[in-house]
Amino acid sequence: MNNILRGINLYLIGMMGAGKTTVGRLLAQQLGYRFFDTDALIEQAAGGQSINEIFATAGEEAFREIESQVLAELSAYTKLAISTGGGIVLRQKNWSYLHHGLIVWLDVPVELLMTRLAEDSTRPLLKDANPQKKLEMLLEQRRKLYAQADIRVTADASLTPEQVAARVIEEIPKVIKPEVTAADN
Ligand SMILES: Nc1ncnc2c1ncn2[C@@H]1O[C@H](COP(=O)(O)OP(=O)(O)O)[C@@H](O)[C@H]1O
Ligand SMILES: O=C(O)C1=C[C@@H](OP(=O)(O)O)[C@@H](O)[C@H](O)C1
Ligand SMILES: [Mg+2]
Repeated sequence: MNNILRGINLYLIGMMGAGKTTVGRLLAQQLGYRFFDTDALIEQAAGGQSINEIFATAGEEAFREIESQVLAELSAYTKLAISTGGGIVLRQKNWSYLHHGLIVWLDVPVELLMTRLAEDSTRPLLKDANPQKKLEMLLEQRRKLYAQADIRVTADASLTPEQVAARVIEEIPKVIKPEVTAADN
């Protein structure tokens, strides 16, 4: 697989709760890549404030600005599996960085996202009277953007994070041509 991937970064995109953080870590282990999560780096850059605190004190625009900076910095490196936050796709500028690598969309139905996030209080955008409707609305706004990924893996409730990671790995050779070596000519 590393022969095929040749150090190209993997960027996981998709909705909150899709499993980007969980599956990204597994992919890094399996590929011998380093793992980074943009949200964790944003929290570090904000002096250890949580995502909730950053949204509450600085606001979403300030969060998006740090998110773009973190993504730009990561994209200077190779051999990384990068789990992004669900809203990374919103800024056009971020796409120039995402396209440094292979973009993987974890596509998960809203009902399943809801079950996974029902007890979660770490997503400021879901502090809403009707979180399911909010997720539906966000997906509506973002679906076309997520669909620009190189690889789409659709995951239902039957797939474990390990199985989702395996699906991603299966898809990689379909979108990357193996290197043509001198011996092949
Ligand atoms: N394939 C899966 N099956 C069951 N639970 C999952 C799966 N993927 C992620 N989860 C759980 O769903 C929640 C959200 O996952 P997370 O990786 O944080 O998603 P994201 O980073 O896309 O928001 C976590 O509690 C995680 O353990
Ligand atoms: O969808 C979004 O706009 C967001 C998703 C979150 O990350 P996850 O997708 O990892 O939950 C986090 O970046 C922030 O709460 C905003
Ligand atoms: Mg995450």
